[in-house]
Amino acid sequence: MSDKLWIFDTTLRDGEQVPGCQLNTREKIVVAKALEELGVDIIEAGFPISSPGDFNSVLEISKAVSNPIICALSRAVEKDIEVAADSLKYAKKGRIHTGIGVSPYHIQYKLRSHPDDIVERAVKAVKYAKHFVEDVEFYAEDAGRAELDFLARIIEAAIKAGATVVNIPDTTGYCLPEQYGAIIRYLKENVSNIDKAIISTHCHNDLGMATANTLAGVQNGARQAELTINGIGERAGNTSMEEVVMAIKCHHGIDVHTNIQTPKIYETSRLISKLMNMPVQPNKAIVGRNAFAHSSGIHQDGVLKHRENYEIIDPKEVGVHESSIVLTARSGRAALKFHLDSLGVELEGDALREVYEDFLVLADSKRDIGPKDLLSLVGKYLDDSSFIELEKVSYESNGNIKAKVTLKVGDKTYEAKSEGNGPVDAVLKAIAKVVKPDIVLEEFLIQAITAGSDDVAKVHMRLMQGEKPFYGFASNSDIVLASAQAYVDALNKIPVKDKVIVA
Ligand SMILES: CC(=O)SCCNC(=O)CCNC(=O)[C@H](O)C(C)(C)COP(=O)(O)OP(=O)(O)OC[C@H]1O[C@@H](n2cnc3c(N)ncnc32)[C@H](O)[C@@H]1OP(=O)(O)O
Ligand SMILES: CC(C)C(=O)C(=O)O
Repeated sequence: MSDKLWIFDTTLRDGEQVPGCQLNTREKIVVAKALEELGVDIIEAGFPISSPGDFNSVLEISKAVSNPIICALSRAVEKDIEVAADSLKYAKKGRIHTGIGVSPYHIQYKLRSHPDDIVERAVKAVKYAKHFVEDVEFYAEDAGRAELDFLARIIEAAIKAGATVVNIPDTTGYCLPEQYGAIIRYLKENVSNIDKAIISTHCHNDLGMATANTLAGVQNGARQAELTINGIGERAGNTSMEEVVMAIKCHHGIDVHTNIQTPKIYETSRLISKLMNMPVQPNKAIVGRNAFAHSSGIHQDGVLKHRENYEIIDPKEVGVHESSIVLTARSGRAALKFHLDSLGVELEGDALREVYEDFLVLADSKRDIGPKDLLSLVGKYLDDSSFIELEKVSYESNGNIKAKVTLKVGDKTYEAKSEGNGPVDAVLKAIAKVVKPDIVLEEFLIQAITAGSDDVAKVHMRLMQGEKPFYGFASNSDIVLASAQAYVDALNKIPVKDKVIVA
């Protein structure tokens, strides 16, 4: 049986330090409950001395969540520790996380102190925290740049003082994987009481090494990993939970297991992104929009023949419904045929070759090839009676928000009106009165391309028809119009036979 790797989530503490990501207590409770569902072992809920709001969040999370250990951060300062302890008073299992800087930089320039004093303060802090809780984690801040013999000395002293977990942060994201792994190995070999505590990793991503360093730590004996959802965190971020968990799952050579319910990864990632206003970069491993999107012909053909040709993870394992095949000028006939089939146009041989040649000319001049483009290429083979064109969108907000849309479906024109709790809601509801393919809007992301108020909004939507996802994209300086266009784009991808047009 492999060892358990304790998953310590710090999205609500290190993640929340990111500018613009601050959450209120109610939102933090939503996140904490989602993390509990995901199966994390420890939730670092905040830094209670930092503000009354953060104190209150730790207090309320302790009441709302029962399975994970709730952890509160403090400096090696008595007042911090007292406040942390107070914030944990309702926690079923509470942990105080205290510590101090251990690198020459931190000792000399930040704490303006000397090594003997730092060891003394560390020991005092751990002992003081032990008055309040049994479970005390000690962090040796900036361990990644510390002198190894001093690091071993302070870790040994912290364990002797009662630390149950010793955290070895690469605070500045400086280490290479071999270096970080070697630090953990050194502690295993040179700290006489190391087996009395769990070694924890806490890596930052300044050089893009956070996941690799965390795994190197685990391979050398760490049994707790401090992680955040989507890798959010101070500066370039922390180690991303989804990457570590899936790397362990994919590689049996890393002989540990976690409690993480991986099919919940995607929805948790989206929840955090939405609440924290932090879009996930499209190429982000595991949870990025393109993580399971294939856009070049050789890959698309390979995936369509056998998914594992180009995917090491089944998207369902992380809660993504299925891979997507995106049409570009680099696509081949296999991908084109796949899309035409889904529009109900089944072409083979010469007919397919002929359409493919036209497709390439179009794709060279246009980035996104959507159903409308495909339908225009295959006009003569086609029943296009259910293709939707958005002709007009208008809305007013005199107290109630009312929207009106005009849609052309095939050669018929429809008008529909609806109210909603916002203009986007009202417009989408009006469209849904005309086209009713029994769908659920599951994901809706608006991103500004630059920061100005006159900026173009990029909308990405995911509609679900049963288990099947349909994606819609649009960009426009008018957010309401962009949303309506993305909705219609997704609706047009639903196969003709499954689309119901309500007259
Ligand atoms: C690596 C990490 O520590 S990650 C956590 C980072 N998160 C945060 O900093 C968010 C919460 N922080 C805060 O709200 C505030 O900084 C507080 C409440 C902790 C302290 O506020 P202030 O008393 O105004 O101090 P300020 O933030 O200006 O400076 C930090 C002080 O803590 C000291 N300090 C920093 N880390 C530690 C530590 N681990 N143990 C003891 N003292 C520390 C610094 O040396 C400095 O002391 P000085 O003023 O005597 O030079
Ligand atoms: C408080 C510690 C664990 C930290 O966040 C860091 O060193 O990066």
